[in-house]
Amino acid sequence: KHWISFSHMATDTTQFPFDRWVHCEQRVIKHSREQMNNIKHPQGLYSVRESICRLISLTRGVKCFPEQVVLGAGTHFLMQMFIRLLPENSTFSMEDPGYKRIYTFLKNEQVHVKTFGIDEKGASINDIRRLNPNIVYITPSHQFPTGRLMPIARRVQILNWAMESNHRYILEDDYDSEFKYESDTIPALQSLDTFEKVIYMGCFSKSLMPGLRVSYMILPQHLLYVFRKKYADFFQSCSVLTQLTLQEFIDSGEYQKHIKRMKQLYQERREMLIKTLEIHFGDQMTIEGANAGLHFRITFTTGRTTEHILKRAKEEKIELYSMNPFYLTNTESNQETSFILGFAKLPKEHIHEGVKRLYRAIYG
Ligand SMILES: Cc1ncc(COP(=O)(O)O)c(/C=N/[C@@H](CCC(=O)O)COc2ccccc2)c1O
Repeated sequence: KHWISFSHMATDTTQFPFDRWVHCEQRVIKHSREQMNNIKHPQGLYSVRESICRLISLTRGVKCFPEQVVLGAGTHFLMQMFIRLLPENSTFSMEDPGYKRIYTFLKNEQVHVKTFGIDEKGASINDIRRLNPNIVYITPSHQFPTGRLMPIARRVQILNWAMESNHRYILEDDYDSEFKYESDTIPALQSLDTFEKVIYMGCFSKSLMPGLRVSYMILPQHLLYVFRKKYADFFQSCSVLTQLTLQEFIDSGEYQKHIKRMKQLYQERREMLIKTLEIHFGDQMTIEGANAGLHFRITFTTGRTTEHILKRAKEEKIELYSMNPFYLTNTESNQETSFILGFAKLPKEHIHEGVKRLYRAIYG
């Protein structure tokens, strides 16, 4: 019996256009060999930053110049650089449930991290006001891990909060924002920012592959000034070959072609998965956060514990993750049997079998 994956952590590499990627890489090796010595710009190659700028202004409405783009080999690297741009003992805050790896990372960096709750609109502005932090780290496009979309009104409320004081910033992590179903994408929160309050963070991990390790942040001008003073001698962490191949992949139109194709494919998988779940589980389940991204949250009505279900899932050979690890401080998690269902690595022909195994794991 083969494994079936509901993982939210991986992309379907069988669908990646490796032949197109290699073609781009060969062009880079043919035309830009000399660039392979060019590691001195701490923000990454200018031409690559120009292409990313064009792309995110087109796809996400992000307003920026290439000068503001900072590349990094993963969100952690960017976060590590960012926190050092701020005054000592600035207080950080983030969503709970939220992206635990960053929470742990910040703790290890001895950063004061507080957590705020999320309601159906995402980050709770009341909690943020109560905490009164310097930095608010949020995932408005597809809240991680619940998948909630932050409506414009709540975005404006958080922006207004940030504008009330000098030492307040919003870190907008636009992770998993490339795919939106049933309605148009909501532009990035950064596109509403008029007071240099938002640091926009993005990556190519879900749109291409996590293993490429290319992520970026867009710094407001006054923080860019601090960055350039502090990191003048820093070497860029992304490989030059990957940077230039990515640029070629974007400039040649291959990137947009890939996104268009994957959106169609993910849309079909998502619809089929939801329909199959409804047939098998009926009102024994509730789904949320399915309107965007490559995973959604599902909660089952069952007397069984999450641990028991995870053990049974392994026995049924389905890769399944629970919501519990993402509850950073509050203990609400244990009451609910909530899981993250990813469909990026779930081919259509596995959906029926996967849902049947899931049903057995819970009610069998
Ligand atoms: C909110 C958010 N922002 C950024 C990132 C990652 O950005 P990057 O480093 O620039 O790629 C993640 C990764 N979230 C992680 C899933 C959540 C979790 O279970 O921890 C992805 O983790 C993996 C992906 C592929 C293979 C192995 C792990 C994020 O959940």
